[in-house]
Amino acid sequence: MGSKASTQGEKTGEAEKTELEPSPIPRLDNAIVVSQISKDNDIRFGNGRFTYLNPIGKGGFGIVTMVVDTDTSYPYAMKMERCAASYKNEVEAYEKLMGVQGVAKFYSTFREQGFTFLQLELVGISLLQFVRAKGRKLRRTEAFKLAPQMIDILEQIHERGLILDFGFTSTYLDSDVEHLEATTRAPRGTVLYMSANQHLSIYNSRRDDLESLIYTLMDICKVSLPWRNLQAPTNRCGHHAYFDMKQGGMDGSKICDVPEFKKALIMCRALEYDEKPNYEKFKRVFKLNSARAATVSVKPDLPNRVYRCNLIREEEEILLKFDVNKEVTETSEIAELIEMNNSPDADD
Ligand SMILES: Nc1ncnc2c1ncn2[C@@H]1O[C@H](COP(=O)(O)OP(=O)(O)OP(=O)(O)O)[C@@H](O)[C@H]1O
Repeated sequence: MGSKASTQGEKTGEAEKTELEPSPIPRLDNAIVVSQISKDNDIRFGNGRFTYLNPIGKGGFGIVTMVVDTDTSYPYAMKMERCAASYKNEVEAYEKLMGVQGVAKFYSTFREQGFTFLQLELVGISLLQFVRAKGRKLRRTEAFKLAPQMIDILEQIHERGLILDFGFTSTYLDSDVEHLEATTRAPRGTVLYMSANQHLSIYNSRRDDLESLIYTLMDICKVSLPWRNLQAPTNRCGHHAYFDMKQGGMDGSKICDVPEFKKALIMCRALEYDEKPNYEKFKRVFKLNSARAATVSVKPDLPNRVYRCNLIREEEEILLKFDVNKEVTETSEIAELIEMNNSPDADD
C-alpha cells in the first residue's frame, strides 16, 4: 500500500492537527439559510470553536454541515461521521489530494462526543445539485465542455496514486510505487456507474475510473444507460447481465450512438489493467471546436449557492447533543451510537 497519512490526534478530542492557511471567504450570496435548529440552539463543534449554521449534505457515513469559525468568521464545511474506519481512509485521501483543483481542502480533524469531524473548505454545489439547479439534464455540448475538466481532475487524483473507488478512495500503487497486481474483489459501489470489469469482480484501476466518469457524463446529458432498468444485481448471474450490457459488444461500441461517448468507451476497453491512460487523448475526444465551445456556458445559474439539506429527526437529535446551552438528553439510540463509536474496534 502507499504511504500512510498522519492520523495523529484522532483520539485526543483536540482540533488542529493539520492547520493551514484558510482560504478567502467564498462569496455566499443567497447562501446562508439558517436552519430551524440553529434558530433556537447554539450548536458548537471543536471545543466551541465552530458554530453550526445549517446542514448542507448527507453521505453514506454521515452529514456535512456549514459552520463558521467563531474567531475568524470563516465559513467551512464540517463533515461529521460515526464510522472511524471510513474516516481514517478519508483523511488519508484528503491529505494526499491537497492542492488538487476540484477537491475541497482539508484543514483539521478531531473527535468529539463519539463522532469524528473533518474541517473542509466550503465548496459550491455538486454536479448533481448543479444539474438539479438547471432543472434539466445538460445538453451534450455542456457535458462535453465539462468532460475535459473532469478528466483533468481525475488525472491529478491518479497522479497522487489514488483511484476513486466509489466513495472509498484507494491506492493502485504498492510501497515501491509499482502498480498493484491484478486481483479480484466482490463488486461494490454504485451499480449504475460501475465499470463493466468490476461486475466480473476484477479489481478496479485507472481505466475503471474513466469508464465510470463516462457513464456519469452520459447520464447527466440524458444519453440512456441501457442497464438503467435492470434489476439490482444480487448474485454473480445478475452482475453478468450488467457486464454483458456494459460491454456493449466486443469493443463497447454498441452501448450508445453518440460518437464521443462511444469512442471514449472503446478507448477504455483497450486499456490494460495497469496501463496509464492517455488523458490528453481522452480529453480531445470531448473537445469541441473553439467557436462552438465558446457559445456554451456551464456555469451554474447561482454560482456560489450552498444548498441546505433536510435532516431526519435522529440526525437533528445528534446535532442537538452539541448544543452548548442544553442539558444532553440522550435517547437510547444515540447512546448506542456513541457506545459503538467508542468501542475499541472503532479505532482499528
Ligand atoms: N466541502 C464541501 N463543501 C460543500 N458541500 C459539501 C462538501 N463536502 C460535501 N458536501 C456536500 O455534502 C454531501 C455529502 O458529502 P459526503 O462526502 O458525506 O458524501 P458523498 O461523497 O456524497 O457520498 P459518500 O458517502 O459515498 O462518500 C455532498 O454530496 C455535497 O453536496
